[in-house]
Amino acid sequence: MSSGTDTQTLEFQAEVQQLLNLMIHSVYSNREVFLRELISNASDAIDKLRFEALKQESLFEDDPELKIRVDFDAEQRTVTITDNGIGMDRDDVVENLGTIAHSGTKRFLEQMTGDQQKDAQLIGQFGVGFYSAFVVADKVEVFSRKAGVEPQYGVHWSSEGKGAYTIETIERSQRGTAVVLHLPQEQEEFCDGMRLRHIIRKYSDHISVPIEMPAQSGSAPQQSEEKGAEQGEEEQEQTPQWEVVNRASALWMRPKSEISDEEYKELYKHVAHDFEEPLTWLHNHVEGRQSYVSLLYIPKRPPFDLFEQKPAHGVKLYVRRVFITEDTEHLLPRYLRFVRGVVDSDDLPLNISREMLQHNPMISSIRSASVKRILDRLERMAKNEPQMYAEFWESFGRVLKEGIAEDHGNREKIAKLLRFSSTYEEKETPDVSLDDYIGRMNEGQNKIYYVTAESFNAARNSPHLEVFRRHGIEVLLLPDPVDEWLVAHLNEYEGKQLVSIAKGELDLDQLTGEQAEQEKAQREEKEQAYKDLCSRLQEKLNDKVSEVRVSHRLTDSPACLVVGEYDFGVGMQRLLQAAGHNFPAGKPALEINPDHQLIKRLDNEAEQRLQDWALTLYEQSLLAEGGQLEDPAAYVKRVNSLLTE
Ligand SMILES: Nc1ncnc2c1ncn2[C@@H]1O[C@H](COP(=O)(O)OP(=O)(O)OP(=O)(O)O)[C@@H](O)[C@H]1O
Repeated sequence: MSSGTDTQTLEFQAEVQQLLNLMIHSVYSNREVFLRELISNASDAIDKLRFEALKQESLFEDDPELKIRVDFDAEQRTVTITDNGIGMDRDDVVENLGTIAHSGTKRFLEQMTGDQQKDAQLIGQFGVGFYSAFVVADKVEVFSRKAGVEPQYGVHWSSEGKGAYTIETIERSQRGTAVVLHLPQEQEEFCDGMRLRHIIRKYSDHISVPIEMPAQSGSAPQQSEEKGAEQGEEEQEQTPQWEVVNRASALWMRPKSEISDEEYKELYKHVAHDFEEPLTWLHNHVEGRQSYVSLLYIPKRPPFDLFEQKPAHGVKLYVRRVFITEDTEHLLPRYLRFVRGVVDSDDLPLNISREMLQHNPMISSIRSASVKRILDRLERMAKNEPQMYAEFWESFGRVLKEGIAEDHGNREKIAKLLRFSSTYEEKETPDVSLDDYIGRMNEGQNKIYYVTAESFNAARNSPHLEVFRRHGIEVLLLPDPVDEWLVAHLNEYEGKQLVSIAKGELDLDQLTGEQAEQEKAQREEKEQAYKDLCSRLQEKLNDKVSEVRVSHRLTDSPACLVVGEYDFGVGMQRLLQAAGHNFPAGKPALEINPDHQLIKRLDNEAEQRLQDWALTLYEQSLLAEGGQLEDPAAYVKRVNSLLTE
């Protein structure tokens, strides 16, 4: 077969080399998954061919029976996985087996610690597809021919996984791909029919195309890759000694009661390209105005590209068992982009193109029903399986929060699923729902209070919390950058307004009950007493603050900054500016604490020193908000001079 021309030796892309090193030296314990990965690729290749053949039937050539074959040769110590799918040409092979297009790969590799145990776990999480062949093989060969091209444009790829591979053009009559694994002696256990069958049943039973192996009863056909290619498909078709070893039907079409958890989990690993088990799944057979099946999985851990603009994987769309496309934008909204699985429609046209998905009413209705199912499932999980929900929230809470801005129709439902930290227990792990908060609200309280900050500690130590602590009012602590977006879009929940404690004037009178009248009188007195100081400070800070006023929020801090009720918080302003948005930022107000020693002293300060104190108070308050000073050196100098005078 190797009538090789244009033989080239090429180096792997640096990332592939790194991956291969990991594979070869990996302590990855579950070695048998190499077969699952290669069968998974073979099945994808068959799915692609079936889809392309909808438009161009000739791609089937004279070999329309799609199948995967797993063969072995104990003497030669080889295992061969053959498919008659879409195949690859020379460029495809270089592109697919020499480089990695995954956007998340770099990040994955950066996370490698050098600790073999930990790295093996990461590899498991990431999944390395084709390269897992090198977990068991010391040499891998790929023979392929793309569907529809002439036999003389076959391609042979070969590598020992050590930095380089060779590639040559060969004659190959058979369409599709064969991967030949050469096993070292210590891996010869895999050259065993029973063992291979067992692995296929364990991991690949759900694959919907037949997976064939040499029949156990008859003598195994000693049909090496080369022999197969020379003899052509016809003879292969007639070879009687092959038998199907998997169930070869689309798992999602079977009734739920007939599918074991193990089967669900293995299908997940195939469709999600994940080595780990899913957190949970939802399987629905829908009949009615349109019929379709959806099997949607919620993974355990976020994929490496969760925050990339274009995620690599999504939900697989099938029409009457024919794979159409892996969709990342139409079947589910962006805030559910972590969901994986299959939607198989009976009613969509087989020739539906990716472009047509956008405006298709059937797709929209599948989408809204799926969103509802997922949100309902999450709600049930939150209620009945709080441990599992906490795991979900840790992995995908940040993404789900985007839904508040993205999905008006489901805002209440999503809001119910949100989890925050709060001053109730001050746990950094967010586990307080808005319903929990409402359930604990003080008598007379009709607002949900929150504070946003750069970090959990900054939120928890915010000076704005002081008055709330004094009155025992719970405040939600929101340290995540997306929280600013979230609260900008979630004005109320269950009729209760969400209010930032760092914005606008506070009105807690209703809440503080009997003390209110008394406090109010005291406040007015203090406002009067500090009126003069306020206006003197304001004069000094005219270009920085809109107003200087007596605070009702503070007990321990001398001052704080308060933005207008409808302005972005200080943190959000910084985010927007960093993202290049120019917007007229309203000036904050500076509130001073009339009971603080520092403020009490200021009244008697001379003009120049008051100027320095005014600036220092302003800058301290900015720092306490996590802000940055325009001129830190001047601040340090000023503070030092105030300290030493
Ligand atoms: N049997 C095959 N037939 C045709 N193309 C294949 C085959 N095996 C691999 N490929 C091509 O090589 C690419 C890389 O495969 P690989 O298994 O490394 O990654 P993947 O399947 O894309 O993703 P993952 O690593 O998440 O499984 C595939 O996307 C596919 O284009």
